[in-house]
Amino acid sequence: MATVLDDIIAGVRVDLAAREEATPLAEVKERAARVPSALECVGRLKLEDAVAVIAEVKRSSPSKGALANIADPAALALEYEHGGAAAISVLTEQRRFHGSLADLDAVRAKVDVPVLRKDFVVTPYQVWEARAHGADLVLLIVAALEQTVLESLVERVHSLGMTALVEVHSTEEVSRALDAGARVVGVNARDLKTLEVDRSTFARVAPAIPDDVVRVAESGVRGPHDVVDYARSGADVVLVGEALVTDDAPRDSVADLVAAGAHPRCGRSVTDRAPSPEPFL
Ligand SMILES: O=C(O)c1ccccc1NCC(=O)[C@H](O)[C@H](O)COP(=O)(O)O
Repeated sequence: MATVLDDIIAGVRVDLAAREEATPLAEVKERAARVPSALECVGRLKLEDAVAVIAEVKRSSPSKGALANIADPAALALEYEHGGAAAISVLTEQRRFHGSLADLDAVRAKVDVPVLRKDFVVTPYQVWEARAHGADLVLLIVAALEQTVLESLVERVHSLGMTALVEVHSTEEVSRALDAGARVVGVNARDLKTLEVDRSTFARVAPAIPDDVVRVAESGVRGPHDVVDYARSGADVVLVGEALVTDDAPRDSVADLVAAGAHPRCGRSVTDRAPSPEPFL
């Protein structure tokens, strides 16, 4: 039986075929050659003693439907940046998330921090597109890709100067991500088959990610307490969408998440994961 992820990717492939028809790869490559080089990301995401926040521009989702009417994604991204976000994630998938490459262009033109193309990337064409539209990071989902394809896409992302954020859901997928050359690994708490969020996934999977790799906790952050929990489980980065796009004061909310991640009691360590008896706030 087809999963939600299979359905999403089927739609992505149809839309991709239309874009490939309209804009041949050679043109995309020409555009990619004209945009400024991608920003270095690993150092910006793996901070000495704080958790970095990637703030997401997300209009809609398969799990929740419409989330926010984001008329000006660049303005929202700038609020995130002013709140202290280390990077901005832009969902470019159209059918289920109502995003676009135009959103990526708008955000890229407005902010100075790295920008992630968050989509269901299955071909090199989409990686070239990401670069042509100014992305610094590209999401690659292990569960969506055969190992040889994953390896070639990671290699393509890195060869274009960008950084692959390789998404996993299990320790087995961590091995695949590392074998493919990932330097940034995201553990998504949202099961892409059932869409259920289980925040404990990160604590189970993160110990399989080596210290020199950036560990990203994706999905399910409701507020500062979740940042602290993810930090205690060893997260270097949290990626937050819904909680920020549904908030009236996204700049302040990002600042609160950043402050929570900088809190000395976070005690980030994958080997020291016992929950603290003290409440955070
Ligand atoms: O958000 C969904 O419903 C979803 C469904 C299927 C595939 C991917 C999905 N989301 C992409 C993401 O990974 C999240 O947008 C991101 O991690 C932020 O999550 P959240 O803070 O829970 O909005």
